[in-house]
Amino acid sequence: MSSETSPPPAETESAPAPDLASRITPKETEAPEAELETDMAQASLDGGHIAGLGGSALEEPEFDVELKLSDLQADPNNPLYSVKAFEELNLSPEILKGISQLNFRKPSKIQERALPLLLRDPPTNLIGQSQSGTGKTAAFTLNMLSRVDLNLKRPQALVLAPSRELARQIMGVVQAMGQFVTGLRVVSAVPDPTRKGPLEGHIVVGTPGTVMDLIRRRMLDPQGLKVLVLDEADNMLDQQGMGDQCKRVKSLLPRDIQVVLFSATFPEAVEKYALHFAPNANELRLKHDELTVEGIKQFFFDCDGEEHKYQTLVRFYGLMTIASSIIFVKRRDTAAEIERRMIGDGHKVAQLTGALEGADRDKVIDSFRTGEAKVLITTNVLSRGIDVQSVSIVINYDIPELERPRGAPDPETYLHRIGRTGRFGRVGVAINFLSDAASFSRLQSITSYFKAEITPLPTDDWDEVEEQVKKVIKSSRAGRTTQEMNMDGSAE
Ligand SMILES: Nc1ncnc2c1ncn2[C@@H]1O[C@H](COP(=O)(O)OP(=O)(O)OP(=O)(O)O)[C@@H](O)[C@H]1O
Repeated sequence: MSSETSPPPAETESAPAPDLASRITPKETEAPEAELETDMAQASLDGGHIAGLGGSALEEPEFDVELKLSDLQADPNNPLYSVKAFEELNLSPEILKGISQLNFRKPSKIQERALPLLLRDPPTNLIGQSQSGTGKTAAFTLNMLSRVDLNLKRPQALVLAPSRELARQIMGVVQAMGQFVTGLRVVSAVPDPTRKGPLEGHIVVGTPGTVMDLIRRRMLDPQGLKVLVLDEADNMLDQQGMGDQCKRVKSLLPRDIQVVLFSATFPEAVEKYALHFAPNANELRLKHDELTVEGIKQFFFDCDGEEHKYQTLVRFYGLMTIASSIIFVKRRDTAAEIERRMIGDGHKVAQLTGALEGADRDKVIDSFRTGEAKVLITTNVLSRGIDVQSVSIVINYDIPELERPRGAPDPETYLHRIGRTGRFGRVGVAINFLSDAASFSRLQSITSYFKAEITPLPTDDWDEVEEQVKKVIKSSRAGRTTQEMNMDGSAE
């Protein structure tokens, strides 16, 4: 099965998305069942602005850089801000030990707000939105770890993710956070031709097609499931994408299951499906102009056609020594072609698309995570969720566009793609490559939708390009906060 993501439903330039926060009233439910009465309460997330994390912060001496994450977490306007400690969130000592082992000092805003709603009994559904790289995975993972009963030897929590790579990554996070929970078993449900026998584990993480298949073949017992999480939920519920598969999976699960939906984006067209899928959910939502991560500086190159675009790309890579970077293209054949040409031009690059076999995909992503491969060329298959902290540059070689209406701008995919850098308070650079009027207007409508600032880079003054980019990422070290993670979420 190919787990390549498909774009969310159309949003056109002429129909600007309405202000999400004004339409959604956050609520908390006290009801014993998801379908029952709700009690209105304020639970919305504030917008996130990374104060003091512009390029200028990077000019500061190293000891100032070292203070950065704790500064960000002390700023009420920042998505990483919290008032509580993990110790105040009602987690078991084993789970707290896992958190501390990962070097997480304080929860982020989404973690602090989502966890009390998720952990409340009787369980209630949740729709949670927060900017890319703000720790949604830990939020739903801590809920699952808290809810599984290790005495019961059957699957109790299921996470569905849109790609094999993301499912493997989430599994790695659950294992890392649950490393002190004695006896915990986490299993993956992604295509695996070597799989024999039923899936035996407390927590299952997989892609919807494979999960469906395993349930049908009675290799996955759904009857003991208490929690269902859809990561990248807007993408998963998209009717042009995996919406039907997810609905079918849910129809096979216990009716009173706690449904948890997380994403950085919830476009209007998917919203009614989300509410239908997670009835009476508590909601933590953001406005679309609060979604951009300010640590990510956005640029564009205005090129003269496709060949100039490629020449600009290789010129750029000739200029910069970059920690790790991802180049997003629209089509699989473009990914293969650019890989071939860049290798021919002396660059070390790898590509990953849905055209590869599962085992080969695993090899490529693993070598990217370890830093062995530093430049990854890919399609939208990796646009969401992938967390590799060393990524300091994201390139949109093709500006994201929708399938329907064909060629319309795709702001959600744009946001997810650029969100592969600038994770959890880090800084990063997103560079868009334009080749014609259509790509120009697509980018323009995306940036105005998010009210994002975007800066042109010259294609004929490489000193200037270098200076502009280095202002943001002075070195690979500058892209990091000192709260070095000893986990990269990889599935090893
Ligand atoms: N409380 C915390 N303290 C420090 N680091 C954290 C904390 N929570 C999460 N992180 C780290 O932040 C990074 C981003 O987290 P995560 O991948 O869960 O983001 P996300 O919100 O799911 O992003 P996306 O929308 O792109 O999927 C990870 O490397 C994770 O280890």
